[in-house]
Amino acid sequence: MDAISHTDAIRLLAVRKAFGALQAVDGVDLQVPRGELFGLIGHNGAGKSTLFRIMLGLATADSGSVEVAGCAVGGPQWREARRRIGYLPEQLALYDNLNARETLAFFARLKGASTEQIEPLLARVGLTAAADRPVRTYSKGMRQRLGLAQALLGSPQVLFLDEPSNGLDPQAIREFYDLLAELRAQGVTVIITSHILAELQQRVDRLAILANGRVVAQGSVQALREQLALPLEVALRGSPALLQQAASVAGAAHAPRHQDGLLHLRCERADKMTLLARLAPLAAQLEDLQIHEPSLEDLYFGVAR
Ligand SMILES: Nc1ncnc2c1ncn2[C@@H]1O[C@H](COP(=O)(O)OP(=O)(O)OP(=O)(O)O)[C@@H](O)[C@H]1O
Repeated sequence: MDAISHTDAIRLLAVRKAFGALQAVDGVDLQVPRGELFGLIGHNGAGKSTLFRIMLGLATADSGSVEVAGCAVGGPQWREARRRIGYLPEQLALYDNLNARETLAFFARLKGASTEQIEPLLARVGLTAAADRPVRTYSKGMRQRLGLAQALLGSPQVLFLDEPSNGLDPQAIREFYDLLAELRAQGVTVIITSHILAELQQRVDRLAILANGRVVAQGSVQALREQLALPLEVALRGSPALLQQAASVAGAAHAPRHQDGLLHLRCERADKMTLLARLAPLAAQLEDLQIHEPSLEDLYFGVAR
């Protein structure tokens, strides 16, 4: 049996891959439901690209099971399933003498995709005006947008994007994620790697943190916050005397720290309401109170060190 009828776009079970003595992927389980925007993060050499290559059938796992787009990777129906998958590698090789239109025509031929998509895709990534210029005259961000257009040829159901926002300016990053949100709304599953954690934090449905070839945490950002139980930070603004009073009300266990006119308190998630109740008598005199959840970067350093 090759065609698989569950609703996961990706299913990996106990996947392993070694390069000589190096265990690059070391027993990875991963399930990504259809239509999810899923982030894969990890340090340099954690195994992200290798895992991508295994899921794309470009590298073979030593053991474990790998299913993508409802098909066993490398199985008898894989060639057909591969057409439903788009890929933007970390470093896409482009022919500098071709222009954007010719580049997409080239990739469309390789992929067996219709060339009718070329003009709409150029418009979608904002390259219509530059489409006749050779790629060698493109900025890094323009090359990256052309790479994304190439990945979208054939209207893929599953899209693998390896560091796709690399080289994009803030405006282009925003447009890029808007485009991913549109694709996701159409039911496309997107797997994305990035080292810019703040960028992923607000945008992914779920993510996996990879360290030394292993998934060390997996879930939504909020679920990871709860699983990892990292402390929150409560920041208070008010007069110096009031902040002094708040620090002593909170007590040393909350590690009070004065910085930039604010009092910062560390607070275990389970103690949040108790701390707020203790501070409540001072509330009318406080100018501001903010509660900061741990960032994705905090979560990452909590597990991937
Ligand atoms: N073809 C190969 N031959 C030998 N070792 C390899 C090969 N490909 C990857 N590796 C090694 O496997 C490990 C995982 O590499 P991989 O490129 O998957 O990491 P990554 O998480 O994508 O890193 P980065 O964030 O730097 O892109 C690294 O130690 C790397 O040197």
